[in-house]
Amino acid sequence: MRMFRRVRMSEATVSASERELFGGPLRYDLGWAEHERAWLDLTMLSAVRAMPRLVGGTLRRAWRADRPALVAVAVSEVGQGVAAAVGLLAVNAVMYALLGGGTPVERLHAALPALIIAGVVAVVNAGLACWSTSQAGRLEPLVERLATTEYLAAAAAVELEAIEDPEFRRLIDVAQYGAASARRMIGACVAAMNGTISLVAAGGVLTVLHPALLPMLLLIAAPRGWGAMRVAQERYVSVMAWVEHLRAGRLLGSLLTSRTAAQEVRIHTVGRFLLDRYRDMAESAEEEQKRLATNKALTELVAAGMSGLAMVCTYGVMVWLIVAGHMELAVAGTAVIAVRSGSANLGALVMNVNQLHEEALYVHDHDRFLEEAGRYAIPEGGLDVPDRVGEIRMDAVTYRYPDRDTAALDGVSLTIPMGSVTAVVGENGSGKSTLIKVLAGLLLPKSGTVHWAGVDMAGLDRAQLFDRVALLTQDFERWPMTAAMNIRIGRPYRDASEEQLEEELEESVRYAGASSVVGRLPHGLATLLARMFRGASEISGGEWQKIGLARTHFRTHHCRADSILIVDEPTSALDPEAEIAAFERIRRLAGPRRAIVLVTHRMSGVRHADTIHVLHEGRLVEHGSHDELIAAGGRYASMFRTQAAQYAAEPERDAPDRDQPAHDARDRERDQPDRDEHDRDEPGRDQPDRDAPDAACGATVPASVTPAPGA
Ligand SMILES: Nc1ncnc2c1ncn2[C@@H]1O[C@H](COP(=O)(O)OP(=O)(O)OP(=O)(O)O)[C@@H](O)[C@H]1O
Repeated sequence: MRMFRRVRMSEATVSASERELFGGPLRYDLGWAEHERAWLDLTMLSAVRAMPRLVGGTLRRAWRADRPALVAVAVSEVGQGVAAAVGLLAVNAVMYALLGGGTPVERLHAALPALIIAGVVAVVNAGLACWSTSQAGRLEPLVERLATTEYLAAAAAVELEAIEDPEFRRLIDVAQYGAASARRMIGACVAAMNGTISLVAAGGVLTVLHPALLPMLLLIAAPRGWGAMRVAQERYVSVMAWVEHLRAGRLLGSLLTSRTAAQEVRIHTVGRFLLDRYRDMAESAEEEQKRLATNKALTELVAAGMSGLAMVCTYGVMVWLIVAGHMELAVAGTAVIAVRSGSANLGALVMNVNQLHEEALYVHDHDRFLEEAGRYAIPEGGLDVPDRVGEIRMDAVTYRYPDRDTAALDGVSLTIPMGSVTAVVGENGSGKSTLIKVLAGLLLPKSGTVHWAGVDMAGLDRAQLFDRVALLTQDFERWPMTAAMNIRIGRPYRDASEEQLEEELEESVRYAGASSVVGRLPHGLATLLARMFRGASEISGGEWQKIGLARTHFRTHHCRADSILIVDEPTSALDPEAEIAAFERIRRLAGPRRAIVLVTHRMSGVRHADTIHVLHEGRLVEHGSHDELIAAGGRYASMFRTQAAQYAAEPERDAPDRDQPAHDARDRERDQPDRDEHDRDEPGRDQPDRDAPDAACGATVPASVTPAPGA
């Protein structure tokens, strides 16, 4: 039966357009379907059974967020419950007095004290409600922030492998809704507490008035509870079943308005095509909304009918009790009020419990994520990375991505001495990027070892290790921040005065040949580089790469200890002249205490490397200097010749020596890399030792920035 429901549900979620565009429901989002199994548990009984655990979890989080506020909410809620009971009893006393013997004035006199009490209680109740609302309002954002920080800190502290694992990525996505739910759970908890206390008060008063009235109260409220639960259940199942469809529709909407897709949307008429699909998907979703609304109306009608019937029965019983002399008229008056407020309380309580249960599903995802993230967290502590590393050695390193059968790196062994420039080349997918991730300590080998100064990287303090690595990849982050911050972020905790920092940034800009780029920006380094903000500027891909190079310089420049600079396709967006200059600049970052590893398809950029390693299908197939590899006539020589031939207009005539392609012009440029007139003041070979702290590459990240998940 469960299987049947599930299959039917997922079939219903795929509209023709979704199938056409995405081949079915978006697989990426299937994490949502995790909740499918939960809907069956969404019964009144299981919701009530799970209540103590849910409320306990919420209270614990609230306790950590703001204890005084939590205590204040609890006190005011209990106070309101007591006030409600006292109020009802006061009303009862008023009824007695009004319906008792004596003249109207005497009766009013008799009712006056109870009336005053009822008035005071009402005022106290309103004050308490106000206090509770303000304290809960204070608590809610704190709880949300706490949960959000837990989530973000845990996500930022996991191994890269987890981030690249689709299963874990899915969990990251699903868990992001937990923080808002944790916030809403506070409100739902307060409301449920309020409902429970008020109900107990009304029930207690009713029992005192006449024991038969309590079951009648339950009879009135039960159909409403059933109705609310059924409507919520249906809505929940529908949301879960349709969520992928909904997201697919939103995705289409965002593609139509996105900046990156704007050109194809117009030129390829993708706009109209997607808009049609969007409309089609929206129509199917509207059908579901209509179905839900109809079912809701019917359910509520049935519940109201049943509740009304129970109400008639209750009043019937009361009439019978009065006629039979088992109940006084005054008591009956109070009972009517108590029944009405009690049944309303019970109905609200059922809905609150229901909401709590619904929100708890998302909070549960959040907690599950924290647990998983803790398992994948980069270990803290370990052996100190020595100041002098000497060399980094990879021994028979094999790495396989979790969702792949074949190894991306297969038994790779190589040595990278400090002061050297090492190049890694190979065709697409040969394992170059994987190799640098392993070298940088971002991925841990499945077998084999990486030694820093003879110590296995696995045992080293990873924070210290990262501090010795500078990484510039082709898809380096273009932070939506100012140009200055985009450079400074290479070492965000660099401890320096404003003036010193400014000087250092200027130096990095000059080094990267980015002076002209910054010069053209409306506010220089203070210009915001993020199109999504008003008044911000955008720069080209090549200009960004120069900013990236400046960031790398900023990161490496103040490192006195042995370190490694890894650059992966740093020049892909640069024009030929800028590319030659960039390679030269990168080479000049080499120093006795720094090793450079360069990954690129531009063969002209690697020929001056001390050692070139050639990767093929994850294996190291050749290594040596450019001349040695050319002489060997293997894979490298063939790659080099193929690329060189592209540059020669007439290869036979212009390139008599095929091993020495027509790179003369580039070589000339290499000898004078500072042709950019704005960049003439570029410093000579990098001086990493100046003003630098002794044992590390700069200020390390304070421990508080990357707290352990769940901390
Ligand atoms: N995150 C990942 N998950 C699964 N497989 C991956 C992942 N990243 C890379 N791979 C696979 O590992 C192999 C090596 O990829 P890698 O990115 O290291 O190659 P590359 O030499 O850097 O390629 P390119 O020159 O195209 O950048 C490829 O088969 C690739 O499909």
